[in-house]
Amino acid sequence: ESVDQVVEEMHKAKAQGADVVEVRLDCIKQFQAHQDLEIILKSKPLPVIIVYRPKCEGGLYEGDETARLEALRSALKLGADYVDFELKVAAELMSKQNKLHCGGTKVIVSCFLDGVTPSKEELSNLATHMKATGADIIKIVTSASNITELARLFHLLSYSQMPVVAYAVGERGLISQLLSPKFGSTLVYGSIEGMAVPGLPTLESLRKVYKVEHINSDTTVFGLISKPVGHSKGPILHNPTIRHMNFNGLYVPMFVDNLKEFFEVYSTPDFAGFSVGFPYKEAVIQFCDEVHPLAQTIGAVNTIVRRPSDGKLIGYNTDCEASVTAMEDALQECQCINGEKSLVSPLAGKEFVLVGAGGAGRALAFGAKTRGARIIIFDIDFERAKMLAHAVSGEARPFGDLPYFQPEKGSILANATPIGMHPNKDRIPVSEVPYLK
Ligand SMILES: O=C1C[C@@](O)(C(=O)O)C[C@@H](O)[C@@H]1O
Repeated sequence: ESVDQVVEEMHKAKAQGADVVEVRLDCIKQFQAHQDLEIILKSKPLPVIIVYRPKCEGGLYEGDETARLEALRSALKLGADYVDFELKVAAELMSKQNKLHCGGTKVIVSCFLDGVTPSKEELSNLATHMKATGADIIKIVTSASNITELARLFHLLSYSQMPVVAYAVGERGLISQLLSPKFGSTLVYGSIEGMAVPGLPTLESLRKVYKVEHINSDTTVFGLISKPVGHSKGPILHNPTIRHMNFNGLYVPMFVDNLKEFFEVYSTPDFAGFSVGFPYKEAVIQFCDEVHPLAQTIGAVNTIVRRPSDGKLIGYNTDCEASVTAMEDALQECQCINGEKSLVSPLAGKEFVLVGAGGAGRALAFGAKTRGARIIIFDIDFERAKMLAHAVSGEARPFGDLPYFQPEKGSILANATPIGMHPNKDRIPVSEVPYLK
């Protein structure tokens, strides 16, 4: 909001790993164009993009248009590395004075589109129109309402003959930003710590989790299909593992609204595999070409591999073994006698109270059954609880009875509901845990 703050934040951006920093003049209070720009450009620790967004283009500037353009011209004269002109203004300036440039400054011509991302053809026409302004770089930002729209932006990036930045903002648009270097984007925008910008990833996540500097056209993409998806720890788990294996791959959160449309659009070998999260673990089976027998028995898939030889999607269930062995390890640690582990599963004969009979719950129930546990199932949908209970020779109870349920000593409670998911991490499906008393 002040020039001093701009200077301070530019240094922070550099320390946090930015290559270039964007300065929004419209955010500076009592902005004095020439004087303030001189200070900013003299003290810049990094190349600077100067932006002065008017209200009608989503910025904060409400004043006179001549003064705004004068300020942008000053930025050009004072040697800003990049100046960002909105398409409308750029086109007008071009028609009047036949040039946007000054000195070595590069001009970014930008365009923000609300609503549905335009078709490939419309985007291509728009890019041609933007290029005609004499821009060095064109920047198109949309607000995607569906992850499938992003493929049009990837297409634009891949086929562009000039430097382009193209991405969609928001949870559904996130992968367009993370994957844009794969398709040739010139810049990836991230927000610096303490200054979250709605719709943008943090600079820290770009550098530390996704390491965007290593992404190139050969990068293989893996993703988590879920809705919501932002809560997942998958990216911070899988990306370091992929790098550790020296594999050129990336794991990204994919906010999916419609499975059918998703698989139709993301069908190339570049998208080599998927994790499947809430609420799609059961529904996704119909989109797999082959399903592993365990996943078939459970009726849920949480991992899909695109077979390189023929591109077919093969569905697996890793939840079952993973969750059951995790519980066994924890119980074994408590029960270890003289440092020796018993060969019998600590779940054998135990009362196993499962809350939630969806995709995750099904894997847990089948896993517990293979270890000889006695399974009791609660679900808000009693019919669903009964069906699963039948499949694992367990017992279904009405969800309303859960608060009154008297567990036996050593009983295990498994929560396979979305209750307790981010942001309400403290919540559990029972009002209090009598087991702990
Ligand atoms: O249940 C989970 C968690 C998960 O959905 C996630 O949110 O990261 C990913 C799934 O593959 C896994 O089975």
